[in-house]
Amino acid sequence: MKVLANDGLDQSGIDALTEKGFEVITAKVPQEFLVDYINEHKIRTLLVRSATQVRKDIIDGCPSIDIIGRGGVGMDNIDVDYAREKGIHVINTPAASSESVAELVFAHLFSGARFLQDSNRKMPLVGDTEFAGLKKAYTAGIELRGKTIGIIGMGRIGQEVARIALGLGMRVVAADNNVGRASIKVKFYNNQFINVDIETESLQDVLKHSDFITLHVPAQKDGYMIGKNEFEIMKDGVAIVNCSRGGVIDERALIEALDSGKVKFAGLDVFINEPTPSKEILTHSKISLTPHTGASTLEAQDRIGLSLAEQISSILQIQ
Ligand SMILES: O=C(O)[C@H](O)COP(=O)(O)O
Repeated sequence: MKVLANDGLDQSGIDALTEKGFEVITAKVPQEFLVDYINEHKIRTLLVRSATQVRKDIIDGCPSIDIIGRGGVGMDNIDVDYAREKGIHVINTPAASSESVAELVFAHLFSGARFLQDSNRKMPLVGDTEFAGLKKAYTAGIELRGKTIGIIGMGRIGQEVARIALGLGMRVVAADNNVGRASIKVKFYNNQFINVDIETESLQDVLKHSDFITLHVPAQKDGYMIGKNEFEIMKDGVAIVNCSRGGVIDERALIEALDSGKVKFAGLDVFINEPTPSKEILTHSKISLTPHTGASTLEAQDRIGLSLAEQISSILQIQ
């Protein structure tokens, strides 16, 4: 049984599948050749991350496919309902990468709070005489401890962000249309833990009261969730991080808010145009950037590989 992992698969997944008798192919087949490749190699399971698009053309054109697996959370690159209507199993790994995404949120927050994105760009270019000037430019750093973080979307990742924020001594406020109260267990290295209940509030209240805002919502179908009006409601000097999906924030409105000083800094892992974000976004001194790497840690990919292998074996009833 052949598995095509078109956006790659961690060795943990390759080993677990190979052990069960699968042949795992990790060729990166360009989108336009995918239908032919799948048919020619009689692929039964197609695994993707977010790059490969699994639309109707693939689903209709490849009758050999039994399973479509998303190594990750968001399935906006897959026509999930259509595939399921056709009797194809569609799976993902919703729990495997929460910690990694949440840690990246804080990487962006600490980066922006201390101007790392700007100093990383400028320091290699300055001479001795400009060093002091640069140091002066970075004197207004801020601490996270004691500040309020607003988490929009209290699913697994949002809750993981809350866990870290509570550990750092931050106040947590949250908005979520589906979660009324989240019970967050913060576990310490010595296995002691505390439980903190967080009641969600309206989006407006969270925008109004947060020093830092982080977004953990799916791709938006009906326009931007955060645009000009939402930036206006926020505190002056707020910071915002988006490690969810491009298009949740209106990038034009974000640039304006950064330029006016309304927003102190932003951290972006996702963009309206991937893989080619706008030059304005890429070169802005107040934006910390990562190329959609929220789930790209050794640990998350290991868990993703194992989870996919387990689910595939269970669907196909292979012991
Ligand atoms: O939805 C996800 O799991 C993340 O956006 C990660 O996407 P990736 O697997 O393409 O890195």
